[in-house]
Amino acid sequence: MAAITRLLKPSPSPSSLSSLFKQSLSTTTAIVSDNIHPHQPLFQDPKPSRNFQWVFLGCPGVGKGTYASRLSNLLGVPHIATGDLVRHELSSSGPLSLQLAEIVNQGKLVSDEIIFNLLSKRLEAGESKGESGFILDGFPRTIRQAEILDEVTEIDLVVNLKLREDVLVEKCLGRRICSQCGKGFNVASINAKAENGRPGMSMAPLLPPQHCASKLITRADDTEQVVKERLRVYSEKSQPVEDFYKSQGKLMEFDLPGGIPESWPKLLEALNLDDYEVKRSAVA
Ligand SMILES: Nc1ncnc2c1ncn2[C@@H]1O[C@H](COP(=O)(O)OP(=O)(O)O)[C@@H](O)[C@H]1O
Repeated sequence: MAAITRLLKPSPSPSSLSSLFKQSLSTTTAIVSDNIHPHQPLFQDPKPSRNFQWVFLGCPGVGKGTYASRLSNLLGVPHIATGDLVRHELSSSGPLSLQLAEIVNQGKLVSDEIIFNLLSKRLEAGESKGESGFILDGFPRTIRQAEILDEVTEIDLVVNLKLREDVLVEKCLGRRICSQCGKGFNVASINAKAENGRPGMSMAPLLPPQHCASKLITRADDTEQVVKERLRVYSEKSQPVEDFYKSQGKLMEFDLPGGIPESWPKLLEALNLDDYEVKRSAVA
């Protein structure tokens, strides 16, 4: 627990993360053409203090968005989900949208160049509104993305959420989004039996309020075939990212014990945040 508490402390940061991502983007292009890793640090201008810089890892459907968003409200840092940035771009009539639709609807990963572009734009917009710190969700998803993130800033803590694969598929198939307010819900009622030493698991559906109920849509990539492909891509490309952070001593593994009512208090406890509001007001 002491190690986690140490990781919770924000440490120095660069002045403008978005500009560093932009720099890294040109380096990424160089990596693609030269096939070399950039060893030069991209900044040397740390500030004395900054906000939390956390990463959420986990398979599709595990609930990264749900828990990252709750923690972002608690800690007062933005929740930045690269999947949301991709979907936003997809729904626009911008030049990228057709290209993105093809990749995303096959369950494949979008190129690093596109992701870094979207992320640096999002960070820039946030910085201009005075945002600092972040909880990243869905990024980094490849070792190269993790290495580049490491070059541009310091990550304090990486939370790796885990859930049985059969439950992950059911959860993805039950996911719904309100087309008006953008909130996520889940209509699946999960009752997975205990088997092979794994405990059984129940999760109640997360149903929408009445005003959202008639506006629910399903993500085009939440079909069984595409979810299975996304899980395969995750184990090939993203699981190595867990080892990357494990070797840095930053990875906190968290096995979700069930739905939100059981998992949220346990996650707060594991993060030593169960009485965060009380501790914060005591310091203030
Ligand atoms: N960091 C990333 N690198 C590459 N592609 C990404 C990244 N983040 C999101 N995407 C693309 O957006 C899709 C949806 O992402 P996300 O909402 O995070 O889904 P998931 O439920 O699979 O975690 C991914 O399948 C991928 O095509």
